Amino acid sequence: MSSVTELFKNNPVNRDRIIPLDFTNTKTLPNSHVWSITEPEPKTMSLPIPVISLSNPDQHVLLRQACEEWGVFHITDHGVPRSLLHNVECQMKRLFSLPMHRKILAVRSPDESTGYGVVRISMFYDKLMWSEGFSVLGSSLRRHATLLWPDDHAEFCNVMEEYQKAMDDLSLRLITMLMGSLGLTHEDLGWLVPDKTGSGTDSNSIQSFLQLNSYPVCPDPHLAMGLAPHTDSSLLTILYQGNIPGLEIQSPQEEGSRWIGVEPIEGSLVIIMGDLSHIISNGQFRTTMHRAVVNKTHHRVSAAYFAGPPKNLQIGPLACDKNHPPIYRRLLWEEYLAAKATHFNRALTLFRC
Ligand SMILES: C=C1C[C@]23C[C@H]1CC[C@H]2[C@@]12CCC[C@@](C)(C(=O)O1)[C@H]2[C@@H]3C(=O)O
Ligand SMILES: O=C(O)CCC(=O)C(=O)O
Ligand SMILES: [Fe+2]
Repeated sequence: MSSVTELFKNNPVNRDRIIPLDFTNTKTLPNSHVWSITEPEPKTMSLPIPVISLSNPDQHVLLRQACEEWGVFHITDHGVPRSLLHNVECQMKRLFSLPMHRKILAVRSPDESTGYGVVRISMFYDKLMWSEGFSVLGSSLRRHATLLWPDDHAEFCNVMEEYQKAMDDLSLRLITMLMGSLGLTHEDLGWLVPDKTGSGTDSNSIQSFLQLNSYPVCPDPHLAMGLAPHTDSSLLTILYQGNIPGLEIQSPQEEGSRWIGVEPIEGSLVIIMGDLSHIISNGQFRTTMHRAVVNKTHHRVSAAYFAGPPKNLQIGPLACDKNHPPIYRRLLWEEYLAAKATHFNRALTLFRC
């Protein structure tokens, strides 16, 4: 059982926080979805979030700087074919455009990690978000897809499986580069060897989780929230957001006061550094608060791939020396996910030395 599967088993969500609103039949924002924004939100401005080409010979320096200053950046020349990104987007649209009575057939149960439903963090907020999701984890993908499309699920499954493979490879490359940029050697990262057996359960392989997000058009976007502010619990998250804006990050310069839009760049992928990289880098890499906003005209979809360390592998600060003693204690990903499931955005502080 993967750490993520265990997380859901041991920390079930409330049943009433699983099934989203039927957005297609909702022409005005119900009170349940009105976020009390009493003062006008500070104006969202776009500052240049780093764009890094993976074929740039100086990528190590650029990656390190982006992680230290932003914790979020775009990557280009990543090797993931545009056609695959396009197919993923089409399949997401196909899924979320199904009528509610079909999507409901694939709803996740409270202790399950795969299927249709609202995002987990919903339980930490009184108000509901203007979004729906579909979570993909391993073999239960086919079972859920069969519920959605009894005779016509092969293409969806093939595309999602191909995408997960591409993300497995890319996340491994990125983690190696990012940790390399901190001066960590192959020995420090001995666990990061690709899973040659192809079983996906190898104790050396990255554990991953794919979350498909859908943000339907919203009658009153300024009062609604697509995805509430959070940091990701992963080592890193690879986000494909198509060409509709919506992702915003908290300004690293003016913490808490301003949100910056991460504008889509054709063919790029967005890397969001997670809490675990912050821990491994002993606080050098930022883990950035982000959220998704909605709009009045375009249905937005995004695919978030969360990469975490192998199961049963303790991780902890590696970039330390006697002048920089560890500021976090060692932990397993499942321990961290469990802390996040209970304490949400305060989880990180619980692991400080
Ligand atoms: C592998 C992961 C990453 C999780 C927990 C676990 C399974 C579900 C993921 C998400 C997906 C949606 C945002 C988030 C904040 C949420 O609520 O559920 C993510 C969370 C995290 O990064 O903490
Ligand atoms: O849809 C987005 O832009 C953000 C998604 C996200 O942050 C997540 O799934 O964790
Ligand atoms: Fe996120």
